[in-house]
Amino acid sequence: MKFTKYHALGNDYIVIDPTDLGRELTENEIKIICDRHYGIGSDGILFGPEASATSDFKLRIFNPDGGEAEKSGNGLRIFARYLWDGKLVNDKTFSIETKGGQVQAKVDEKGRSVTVDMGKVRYTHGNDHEVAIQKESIQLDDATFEGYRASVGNPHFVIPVDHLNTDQTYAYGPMIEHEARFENRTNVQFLKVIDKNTIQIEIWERGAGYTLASGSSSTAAAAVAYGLGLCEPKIKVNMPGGVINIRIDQNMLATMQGAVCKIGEGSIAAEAFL
Ligand SMILES: N[C@@H](CCC[C@H](N)C(=O)O)C(=O)O
Repeated sequence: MKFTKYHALGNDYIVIDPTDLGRELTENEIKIICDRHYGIGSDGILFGPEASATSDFKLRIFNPDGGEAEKSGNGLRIFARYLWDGKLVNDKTFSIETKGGQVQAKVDEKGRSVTVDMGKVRYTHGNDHEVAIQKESIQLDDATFEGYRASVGNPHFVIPVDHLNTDQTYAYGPMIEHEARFENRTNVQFLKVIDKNTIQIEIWERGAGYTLASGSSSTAAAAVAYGLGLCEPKIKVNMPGGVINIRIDQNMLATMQGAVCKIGEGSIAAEAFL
């Protein structure tokens, strides 16, 4: 099975081209490919390009647990770079269909920087359009967290804190991801506001666990900081893996820019799946 691997600030993805594979991936294959011991290892799989009736390309995104995500910011930026590497796009803007809506993407700086218009950020996990930002309290066995829902197609729960702590992310991220109120589970971000144009986040991704960076998490956390009046529309998001730049317009449409790096390509032996 042919693959190409990239990372966006340490958030690593494997691209599998459906044309090369000639069929769907099974859940077991997804889990093995993403496994860091039994497979290649990644925070997810980008299955594309597929033909789209509405956009230039279609992308499907899989988490390492075998589930399908509606959207991935870094996944989209990496996929845009993959298309650019394959000369399927140039330096002009193009569109990509995802389960979580259509986005526009543009590759710059000889492939090293990719900008994606992520679509509208909403302060809900549902389909209702105009929902005001709303505080929710989550009571766990030994801790209580107050946070805010946001969605850019995939669900996020953003928790403002005074201090970030990686141990806290590992300890409570999975509990909040699986908290009963979240019908489709949730991605989790702990958010520290640094100043009006800078935030820092720790991320626990649905179906993937602790990650060094996340594009949709950056967008959701920036939108919550903005919605609470703590930040201006142009926000630099610091994560353990690096920085993503987010801009939110007056209609809550978010644009995300950051670095992408190609790691390499190869093929996975059939016996890895036995
Ligand atoms: N790394 C991603 C998010 C990937 C999808 C996420 N795990 C989910 O299930 O929604 C990003 O950069 O946005």
